[in-house]
Amino acid sequence: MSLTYTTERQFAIAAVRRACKATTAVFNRLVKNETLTKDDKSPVTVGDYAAQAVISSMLHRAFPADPIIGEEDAAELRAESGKELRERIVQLANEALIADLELGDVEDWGIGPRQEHSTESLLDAIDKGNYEGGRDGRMWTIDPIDGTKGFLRGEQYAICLSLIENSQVQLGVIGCPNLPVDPRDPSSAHGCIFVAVRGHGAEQLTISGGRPTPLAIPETPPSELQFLESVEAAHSSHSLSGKVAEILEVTRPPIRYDSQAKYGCLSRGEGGVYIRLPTGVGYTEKIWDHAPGSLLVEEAGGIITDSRGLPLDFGLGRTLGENHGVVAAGKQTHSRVIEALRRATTAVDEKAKA
Ligand SMILES: Nc1ncnc2c1ncn2[C@@H]1O[C@H](COP(=O)(O)O)[C@@H](OP(=O)(O)O)[C@H]1O
Ligand SMILES: [Mg+2]
Ligand SMILES: [Mg+2]
Ligand SMILES: [Mg+2]
Repeated sequence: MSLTYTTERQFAIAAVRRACKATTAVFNRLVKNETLTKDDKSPVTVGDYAAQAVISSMLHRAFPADPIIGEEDAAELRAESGKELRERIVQLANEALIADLELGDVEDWGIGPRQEHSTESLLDAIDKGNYEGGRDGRMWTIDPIDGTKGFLRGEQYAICLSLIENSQVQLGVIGCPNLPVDPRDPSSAHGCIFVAVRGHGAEQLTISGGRPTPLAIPETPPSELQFLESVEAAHSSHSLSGKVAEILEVTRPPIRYDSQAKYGCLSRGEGGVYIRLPTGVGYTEKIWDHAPGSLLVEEAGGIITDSRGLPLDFGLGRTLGENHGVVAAGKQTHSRVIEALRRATTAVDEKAKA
């Protein structure tokens, strides 16, 4: 029987919940009230840095020997010109860290009312995310705000944490503060946490950690499929996914959400397919954008591969290597989509040759 990762699971849920407090505070104070304009990139940066500071400093206390692959680093904050931003982040991260202990929290993780962190220790925590990754050993990935564009628009975004051992994702937690708990009722309470442990299934919790609901991807007939894809056309080719949809005779429109909320939705039965297709040469997918979501899909009974049908490799370092996109779905749908993609790309290649 595979390991249950009980402590790591409890920790990861607690860390993601605290980080959600920080990003929600950033949104309510800075973005919603337009204290900073939406063109200003600082609200994103404040949220990203504060959330990474929260998770990374908790990780450092809980599992001091584990390396961390985090999206952000503190170079900009350490510069003289970063003083104002730095002070804001320290305040926001500390507010989230010193909030009262809740169910599942452990004071030794550096949280609770008596745990104010110094500026230096928070900057160091952010920079602990600089691990280069690789094939062997145990490591965590942090995407402190995934879907920053969605965060700014007040739409979907996610706080993502995973534990990888010897290139295999073992634990994934994704916090989605703006996602309705009930997919059939958009007016239901917002805020979900998705949790998966390899060999032990996937579940959805409320943002306060309650109401665990097991997740399974149903087989969806083509007439009911809806592609889950990026809002941003720069992140995934909408035109190629449109061709694939045509081949599969999918008539329903795509569901476009930012962030790994898409993986959560797929795992609870929405849409039936996650599709992400490269928009050009040069971009390499980052492991923190897919590690927790990939395990969630697998533990909900689905398959996740690149667009050729090959497994994603989390042992190559901070990226997934050469970009062949991502396709995730229930087993039957997955093979249909890969076949349709092969036909769509062959047609594109032949047109280019003609
Ligand atoms: N050209 C590109 N192709 C694919 N993904 C890209 C990209 N440029 C940025 N991204 C990634 O897309 C993520 C968001 O995915 P999605 O479009 O599904 O919401 C971003 O995460 P961050 O928002 O954490 O930076 C970023 O890492
Ligand atoms: Mg991301
Ligand atoms: Mg991010
Ligand atoms: Mg980013």
